[in-house]
Amino acid sequence: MNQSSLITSSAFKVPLAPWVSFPKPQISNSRSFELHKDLAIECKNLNYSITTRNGNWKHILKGCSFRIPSGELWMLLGPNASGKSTLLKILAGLLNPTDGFLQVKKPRSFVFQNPDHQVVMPTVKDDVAFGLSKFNLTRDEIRDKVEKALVAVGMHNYLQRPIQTLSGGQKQRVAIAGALAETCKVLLLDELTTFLDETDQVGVIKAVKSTLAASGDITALWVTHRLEELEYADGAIYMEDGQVVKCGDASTIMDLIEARQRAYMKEIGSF
Ligand SMILES: Nc1ncnc2c1ncn2[C@@H]1O[C@H](COP(=O)(O)OP(=O)(O)OP(=O)(O)O)[C@@H](O)[C@H]1O
Repeated sequence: MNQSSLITSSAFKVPLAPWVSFPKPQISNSRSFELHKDLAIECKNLNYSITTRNGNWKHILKGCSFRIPSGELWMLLGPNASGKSTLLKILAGLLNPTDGFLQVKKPRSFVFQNPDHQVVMPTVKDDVAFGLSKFNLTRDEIRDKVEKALVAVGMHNYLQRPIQTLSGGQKQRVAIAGALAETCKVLLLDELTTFLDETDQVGVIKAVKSTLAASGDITALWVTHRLEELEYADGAIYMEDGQVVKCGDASTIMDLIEARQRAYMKEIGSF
């Protein structure tokens, strides 16, 4: 099937926070193109600009280009304000690029940094089933999808558990299960481990890794500040000041970031 003809899915359960509603870009000539079958995401010269309150342009993403192969876990790194979240929201379809070329396999799902913004139903099974209501499925079909999604993230023993009794990492896994239940092909994960302790952090990464390995064709892009998470990645993208500085295998990106850190320390030391 033509990738672009696949149905778009949205796993959002709550109105978007006001800060997500950026001003509409004034130019919109973003074009789509045929995505190669081995790729899940492809961007070419993607730009995103906004008009500020005083009427000036602010260029947030500047000519971003990269490709992410299907079935892999990629990480998106960069200093604060380098444009990672903006790029992720564009890939999720939450924001429109100002111009450039973009293709993302669908359905795609965005999982928020704070699971309390996404996991809102009273029990685990209700929460994972929430997004399925729009699909006209029977009760048995819904139960089957919910169980399979919870197995994928290692939460199948928690079906009846009240949400408020879960840890942060368990809630993150329930949020991911909700996306998987909707058979998403691309998972866009925004700093999932920020609020987690080390055990939950590793648990969530491993759940994503094993889900990808079992499915073969689900792809994940994971925004993180934590360098130690790179060891789980198949590839990574490093951004600075709205630009993709480098993309490639995780060790290449690790070397680049360490070189940046050494240069920074040297600069600080010279004061
Ligand atoms: N609606 C907006 N209005 C003005 N500036 C914005 C808006 N949205 C994003 N920006 C700016 O764009 C830049 C990139 O923001 P973004 O949140 O994408 O960065 P980030 O790399 O995800 O940062 P962090 O790591 O701190 O979360 C920042 O300078 C931010 O202030």
